[in-house]
This record gives sequence, structure tokens and C-alpha cells, in this order.
Amino acid sequence: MASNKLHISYNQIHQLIDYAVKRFHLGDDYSPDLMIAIGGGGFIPARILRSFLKAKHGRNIPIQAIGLSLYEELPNAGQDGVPEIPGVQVTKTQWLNFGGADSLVSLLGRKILIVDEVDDSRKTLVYAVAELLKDIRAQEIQAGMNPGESNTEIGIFVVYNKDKPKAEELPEAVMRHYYPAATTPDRWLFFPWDCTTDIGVHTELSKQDM
Ligand SMILES: O=P(O)(O)OC[C@H]1O[C@H](OP(=O)(O)OP(=O)(O)O)[C@H](O)[C@@H]1O
Ligand SMILES: Nc1nc2[nH]cnc2c(=O)[nH]1
Repeated sequence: MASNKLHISYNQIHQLIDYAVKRFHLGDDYSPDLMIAIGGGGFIPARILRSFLKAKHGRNIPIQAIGLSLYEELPNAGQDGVPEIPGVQVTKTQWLNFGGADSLVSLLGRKILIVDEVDDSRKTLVYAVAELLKDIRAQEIQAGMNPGESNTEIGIFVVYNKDKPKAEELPEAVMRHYYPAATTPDRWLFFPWDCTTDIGVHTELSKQDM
């Protein structure tokens, strides 16, 4: 019987991002000017994506980080591919500094691309989008604008979308700019950054799991 885990290598992630940028014409048809990486899993994909977008634009797109957590931190969970247990609700551990009195950058009128490594139940992405829409609305009010008048767009880039019924739905306008680099069956993805044994063995196993 196949193991319930799928080993994923750094190279596979890098190549998937390369292909996805070409397939979705990212940087042309949809050209983000701000990335928001959901930590911790979205950080490395966002950094790789920035390189491919820079190759098109010749400029670096800024990456802002937010921290969201849904999966429970059980003693061994997450380590070496031990599947984690989903919690009930998403917890915000870090958020943007936009919109406050000390805010330096406006969200208004931007094409924002949220980046994460996996869309599983979709709860994390739905939460991120809902919170971001609140911030955009607050900035619009501050600028004396009507709802939506700023034409701010939100898109999503995920390396892996699990082919399964989702617990929650994303707004239609966001789904128009939803870019999954790959679709996987509903199995636990064992990412290279979760590997604390031999990364060479992990990489070999990822080839067998392809
Ligand atoms: O689609 P969902 O079911 O919401 O799951 C996806 C989220 O789960 C993981 O985050 P996690 O909560 O494990 O935090 P981490 O990235 O810090 O490990 C992953 O990085 C996604 O953000
Ligand atoms: N590492 C990892 N984190 C997840 N969070 C939600 N689904 C997954 C998964 O398959 N692997």
C-alpha cells in the first residue's frame, strides 16, 4: 500500500513555480506589485516566485509576511512528515503593519498576491483574504472612498492545491486570480523544510513519490 505521505523536494517546488509562472502568464496577464507570504510554509515559495517575476519585470516585488496557524502543534507533529491535526480556527500570529498610524505603504490600488505552499481545507486562505479585505476597506474609508473604489485586487498563488472538497469558499473575484502550481491528491505533503533527517534520502524518496 502506498504511504499516506508524499515527499516533496526543493527542486520540485522550484520547478513547479517556474512552470506556473509561464502557464498562468504571471507578471503579464496578472502582474502583482505586492506579495503577502503566509508563514511559515509560504516564505520559501514566495522568495522563489519573486525571482521568476523579477526575471520578467526586472524589479523585485516586495514581500510582506503574515503568520497564520491552523494546524495543532502536537509534540511530534510536523516533524519529519508526521501529519498534523487541523485545529478548529485559524490563529493570527503576525499581521501587516499597513493601515495604522505608522503605516508606510498603502494597500489601495495594488495587485496583491497571497502566497502559500498548500491549500488544504482552504480555511487559512479564506481567513487571510477576509482579514485583508477588512484592512483594504479601512484604508478606503480613511481615504474617503466607497467600498471597492480603490480597485485593489487580491490573487492567490499556492504551490499545491489538494483535490478535495474545501471547508470554506473564497470570494469569486479572488478565485479569478487563483494560481495553483500543482494539484495533489488528499495526502499529507512532507515538505523539505520539515525534514530533520537526511535531506538526500528525502529528495530520493520525493522522486519515487512523483
Ligand atoms: O488549507 P488549510 O487547511 O487551512 O491548510 C493550509 C495551511 O496549513 C499550513 O499552515 P500551518 O497552520 O501548519 O502553519 P505553518 O505554515 O506555520 O506550519 C500551511 O502552511 C497552510 O498555511
Ligand atoms: N506540511 C504540511 N502542512 C500542511 N498543512 C495543511 N496540509 C498540509 C500538508 O499536507 N503538509
